[in-house]
Amino acid sequence: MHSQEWILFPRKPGMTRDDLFNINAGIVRTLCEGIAKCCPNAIVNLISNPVNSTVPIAAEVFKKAGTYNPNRLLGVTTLDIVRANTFVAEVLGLDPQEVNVPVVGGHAGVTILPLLSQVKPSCSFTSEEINYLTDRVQNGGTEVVEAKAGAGSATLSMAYAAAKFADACLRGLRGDTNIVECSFVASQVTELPYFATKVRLGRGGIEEIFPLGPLNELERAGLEKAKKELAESIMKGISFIRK
Ligand SMILES: NC(=O)c1ccc[n+]([C@@H]2O[C@H](COP(=O)([O-])OP(=O)(O)OC[C@H]3O[C@@H](n4cnc5c(N)ncnc54)[C@H](O)[C@@H]3O)[C@@H](O)[C@H]2O)c1
Ligand SMILES: O=C(O)C[C@H](O)C(=O)O
Repeated sequence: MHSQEWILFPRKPGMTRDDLFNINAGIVRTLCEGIAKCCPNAIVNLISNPVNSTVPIAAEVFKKAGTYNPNRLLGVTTLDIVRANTFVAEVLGLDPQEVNVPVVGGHAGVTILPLLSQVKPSCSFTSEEINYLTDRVQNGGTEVVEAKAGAGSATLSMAYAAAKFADACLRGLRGDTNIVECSFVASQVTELPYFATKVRLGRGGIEEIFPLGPLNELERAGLEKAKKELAESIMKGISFIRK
């Protein structure tokens, strides 16, 4: 067995998702070169971390190969929404299936921005609840990494989120209407080239990218923090291929 086949690329306690960049960037590049050659029209759901950099890496590889279609490249952030729905439902005493929390930005720390002012069904939270929920959603992955104590990161919930997102893409492809999920995609919603917001999925992949909607003061401050970190992670991914 070659050494690279032993590479494990989820994180361990003390690591950030960005610490996976050096191992995973090259793997994602190689896999995307294969996609460009073998299935250039595929709708690519990219879940490998750091998603905030691997999606730009994939886009650059596809651009080089001449197969890039921004509507068919989607970073999977569904686990953040699954977590947000769960934690918010706990606070509200509801079933998570009845709750819908938009989570925008990206998929790491402060870039994970739950929009608690836009929760459906509409509700309000105390400032303690807002701090607790924001922190729990932003650090949900780290909570699991620490609990697994070296045995990797979230697996079952990741599989659930991946299946949920892939199913939504397939329903869109089939022509089902009103399939809306949050995803990290090429976007003009902010000044950044990639950003996660709600997108409508259809036969062509992404058919519509929704704006952020009204944000409160706290969310606007969270957005600024998120954009700062996202800009660096996106540029790191782009430079990895363009260097
Ligand atoms: N976006 C999310 O919500 C989310 C959630 C959980 C995990 N993740 C990420 O998903 C990735 C995988 O996590 P995991 O827990 O499944 O890891 P894992 O170690 O269980 O699985 C990794 C797999 O990649 C394979 N692999 C290793 N090197 C390879 C290479 N060079 N080419 C092709 N395949 C290779 C391994 O054989 C293994 O099957 C990590 O980057 C992790 O951070 C993302
Ligand atoms: O946190 C991780 O490293 C894995 C994944 O991104 C998660 O959110 O669980």
